[in-house]
Amino acid sequence: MQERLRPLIAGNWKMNGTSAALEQIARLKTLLGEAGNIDSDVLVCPPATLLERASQRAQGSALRIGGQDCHANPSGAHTGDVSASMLLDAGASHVIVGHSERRADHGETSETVRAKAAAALAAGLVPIICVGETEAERLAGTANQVVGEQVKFSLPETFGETPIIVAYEPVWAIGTGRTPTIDDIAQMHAHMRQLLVARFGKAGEAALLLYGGSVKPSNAEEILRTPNVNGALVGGASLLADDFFSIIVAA
Ligand SMILES: O=C(CO)COP(=O)(O)O
Repeated sequence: MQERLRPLIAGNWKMNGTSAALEQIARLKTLLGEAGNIDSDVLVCPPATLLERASQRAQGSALRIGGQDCHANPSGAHTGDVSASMLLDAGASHVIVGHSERRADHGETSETVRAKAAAALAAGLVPIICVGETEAERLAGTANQVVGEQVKFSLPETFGETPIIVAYEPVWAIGTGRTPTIDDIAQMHAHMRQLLVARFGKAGEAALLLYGGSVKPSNAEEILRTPNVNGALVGGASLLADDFFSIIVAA
């Protein structure tokens, strides 16, 4: 395990993009090439239909490609699902698991998410494990407890040599243009760090804690400067390469 991992700026395209969107991958590759030294790792998670072509387009650059979800089983009778090894085979290095949209739309529990993260690790992918409270939970004052339990139950027992990556995405900040205060982000990330260090020791100290939810070129610098924020998981603002690149530069 490396002592210090580079920050990670990850884009989640969600269910957006057909072939034409591959131009954004090409544009991002150009921007990254022109910029030269970038201090962060950069990842784009396109829909599964674009994954293989996106990874071909990204070749020869530092840009990495990831999946948005994977099944907990390595193969079998799971119509419509994609396994971690299929993502790897298509060129992915990472996979998002436990996004709140999947927890809400597909009834995924933290136990499901943990199984998916374990499947990703077994296949050789780096899981990005998402957690975050709803607005009602924040208003009720239970955000710490909810996120603490998600962290506790969504993470596998061991990550081996693979970096631990947890993305804190308050559900109410996703796609709304609203973000927590910097103090609230700092507080939650410190809370998660404490839990990870208590459980994983040095690997917890080195874990990458990403913030996600309405990250934009205009707020990225301030958010990314917050203690214990080691990167961002960006939705809407990752769809256009130029916007996403502004966030990468802010990091
Ligand atoms: O859900 C997100 C990334 O996974 C965040 O989405 P937005 O950046 O569009 O708020």
